[in-house]
Amino acid sequence: MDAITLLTHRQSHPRLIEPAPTGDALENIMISAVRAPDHACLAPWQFFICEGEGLDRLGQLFVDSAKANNREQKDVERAAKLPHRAPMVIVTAMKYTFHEKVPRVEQLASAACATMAMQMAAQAQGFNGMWRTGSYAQCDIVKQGFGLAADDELVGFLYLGTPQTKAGIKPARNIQNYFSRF
Ligand SMILES: Cc1cc2nc3c(=O)[nH]c(=O)nc-3n(C[C@H](O)[C@H](O)[C@H](O)COP(=O)(O)O)c2cc1C
Repeated sequence: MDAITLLTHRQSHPRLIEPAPTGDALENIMISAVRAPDHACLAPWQFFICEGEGLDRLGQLFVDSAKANNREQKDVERAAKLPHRAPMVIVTAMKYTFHEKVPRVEQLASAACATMAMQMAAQAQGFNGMWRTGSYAQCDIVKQGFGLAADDELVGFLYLGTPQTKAGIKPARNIQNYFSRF
């Protein structure tokens, strides 16, 4: 798939099954992430690849978070299963570093670009994904589970795998609504 076709037609896929990207395909995803635009070369990110027991560990963090936040029992039970909606989840963390010229928002933007780059690299190689967050991404228990500091941020849980079904084609947005000459 050429780059323009990918960028103009990309869409996420929530139903993801085995196989997850491995070998060169996974390495391309990782290389794409660290190729993200990055003001002052801070590399303000860290990525955690979860598969198998890693997905169980991620689920346990969600369970701990749900319990600590007094969520209903059904939410606690669901929490353990959430990461297993795909064979792989790559967690993107923004690791904040103070820099005079690079405010926090730019470091967050860089980590977000890296996450999209990974999803695009996956899709370009016949896989797909779904970028998810939810309340668990904002929870200190989950952040601490990845060794993050208070200033760091969980930017996303990128679910990756092979699309289970052929996705319906999403209608294109009207570009005139979002662009104007200035
Ligand atoms: C930062 C961020 C967080 C997101 N979190 C969720 C989420 O928790 N759950 C969800 O269903 N979609 C979430 N989405 C949206 C999906 O990843 C996806 O973009 C959306 O369903 C639209 O589909 P599309 O990517 O095919 O346009 C999030 C997107 C972004 C950029």
